[in-house]
Amino acid sequence: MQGDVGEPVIETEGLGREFRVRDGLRRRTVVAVDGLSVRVGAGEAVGYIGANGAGKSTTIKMLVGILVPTRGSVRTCGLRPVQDRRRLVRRVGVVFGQRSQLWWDLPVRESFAILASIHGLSPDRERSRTDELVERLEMGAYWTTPVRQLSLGQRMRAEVAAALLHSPDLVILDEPTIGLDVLSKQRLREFLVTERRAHGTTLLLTTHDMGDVERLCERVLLVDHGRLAYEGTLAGLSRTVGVERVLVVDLAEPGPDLVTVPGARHLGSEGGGLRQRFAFDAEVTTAAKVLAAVSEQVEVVDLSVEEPDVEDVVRRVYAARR
Ligand SMILES: Nc1ncnc2c1ncn2[C@@H]1O[C@H](COP(=O)(O)OP(=O)(O)OP(=O)(O)O)[C@@H](O)[C@H]1O
Repeated sequence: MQGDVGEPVIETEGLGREFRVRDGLRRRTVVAVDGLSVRVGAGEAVGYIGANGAGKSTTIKMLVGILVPTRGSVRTCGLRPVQDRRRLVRRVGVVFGQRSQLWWDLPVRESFAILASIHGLSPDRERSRTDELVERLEMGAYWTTPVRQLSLGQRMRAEVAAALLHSPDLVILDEPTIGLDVLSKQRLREFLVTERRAHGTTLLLTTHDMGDVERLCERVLLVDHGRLAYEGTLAGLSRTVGVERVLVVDLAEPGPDLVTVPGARHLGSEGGGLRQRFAFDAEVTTAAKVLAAVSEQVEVVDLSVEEPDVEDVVRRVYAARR
């Protein structure tokens, strides 16, 4: 396996987890993770992607000791997650996007005070780290607001800050940007990039948003039915399956479909041609070049670029394997 950068922070060998589930009157076995062998080195940022039900959350739960593997071995920060869970908690920060680790009825500030005490931070350390996180994640405006009154974007920033409060070696983020607007996503990504740069934090991230992977991860692990289906760079993954981006342009006037734009494929139009969509391969051309070619033919008044969806990439990889 890869992950040559420094000591492994995550190391699994033949890791597996099965569940016995009731299926009508019968019981059957679901293999959620099926012999996974991966290595993530210190300081790496790795995207852990796969379709719904591929086994990502189950893997994460085994990495942090919430679930016991049914086979294989796992070491996180050199520790055995289940047996050494108390020690591991000090070394790892986890955010499950769908679940909160903050106290719903308490002001954000109090949740942080509790977490600081759980992690045994000294008063000085608590103050300096909290100040740093409040400033960098712009939490000042809602620092004294009860968690239940926060917007999703505010809550996610607080969740990530809470996971990072004790400066863990490894941060695991499960869908940290799900449901966030563009600006909130961008802020969170920028923060994570800076945080990693400053502290050399290792990052494992699951997401359905290719933009997250692109901006935050150097390497991708893709799972299919609990097995590793791809391991390498995102560019390599895109090359393997030919991932396309989409440029959406709004024109000043409705017009015919622009089917002869060099480097782009016309995908369709709406509003009698007022909005047109073009697919292009980012390895071959750029959104700017496609836009320039479109602008030679018509007047463009607005535009956006759609990131490829992880689900789409995953589907293509799966299809290529079958
Ligand atoms: N506690 C459980 N009991 C029974 N089956 C489970 C349990 N947890 C997960 N599974 C099953 O294991 C498989 C993998 O689930 P898992 O949640 O790990 O996938 P995932 O990749 O995280 O999916 P998603 O992207 O939807 O979160 C699925 O078929 C799921 O139904």
